[in-house]
Amino acid sequence: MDKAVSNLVSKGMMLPLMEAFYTIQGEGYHKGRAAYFVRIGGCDVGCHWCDVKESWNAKLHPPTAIDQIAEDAAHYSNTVVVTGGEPLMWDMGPLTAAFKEKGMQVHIETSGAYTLTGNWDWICLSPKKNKLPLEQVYIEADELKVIIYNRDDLRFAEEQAERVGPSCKLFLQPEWSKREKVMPMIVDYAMANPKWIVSLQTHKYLNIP
Ligand SMILES: C[S@@+](CC[C@H](N)C(=O)[O-])C[C@H]1O[C@@H](n2cnc3c(N)ncnc32)[C@H](O)[C@@H]1O
Ligand SMILES: Nc1nc2[nH]cc(C(=O)O)c2c(=O)[nH]1
Ligand code: SF4
Ligand SMILES: [Mg+2]
Repeated sequence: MDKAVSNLVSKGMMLPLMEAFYTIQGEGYHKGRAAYFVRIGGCDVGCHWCDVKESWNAKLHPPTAIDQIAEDAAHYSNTVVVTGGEPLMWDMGPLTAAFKEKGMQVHIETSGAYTLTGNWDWICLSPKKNKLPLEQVYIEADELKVIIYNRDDLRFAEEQAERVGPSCKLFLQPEWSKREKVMPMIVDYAMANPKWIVSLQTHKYLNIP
């Protein structure tokens, strides 16, 4: 990569952009709400069931100017969801400032494994056992969304719930390939422990991005 470009990327003025699309937030608290999604490349958390492994290698995704990303987003929606990949691998300060300048509501989907940068209206924290969130992200999270692949993930979910603030919403979301197996377990668990809310990847049922 050009030295000037890699310098801009290191400052968060350009970011490896995998894709951007206008859709319906399929998951969690804002499920059903129209939003523009910005998927930033790069992730080293390594979830074996990750549904966007193509995002992992940042080098495959073109460094894109944040002003361009924000301008495109504002044409579609007042709400933007920044996801990845793991967006917090990059400095999110300039990108979120560009969205805020346009008066947008700015949400993030994150594993919380990297320093929290940026100015967010909504933080969805989806913690992963193999690279746990940093303390600051637990404190700031508006929503905790734990992916359930097997029974031990329910134990992990309780452990993670103890680390977030008192107003943080709590979600259990089936891992997609295991949904038939884990859904009954999640349903029973949410009925016995009603602080937990079931989250489905509704966009996959709707066949939308
Ligand atoms: C692809 S990740 C990108 C953002 C960030 N790296 C993270 O993990 O939160 C977006 C959301 O999809 C969830 N997810 C990824 N693969 C999934 C799968 N196979 N089944 C259910 N949820 C999944 C993640 O846990 C996260 O909440
Ligand atoms: N519709 C839709 N909703 C989503 N919520 C979180 C997503 C993500 O990949 O971060 C996602 C996604 O990829 N599509
Ligand atoms: S942290 Fe997110 S993007 Fe990274 S591997 Fe896990 S689910 Fe995929
Ligand atoms: Mg997704």
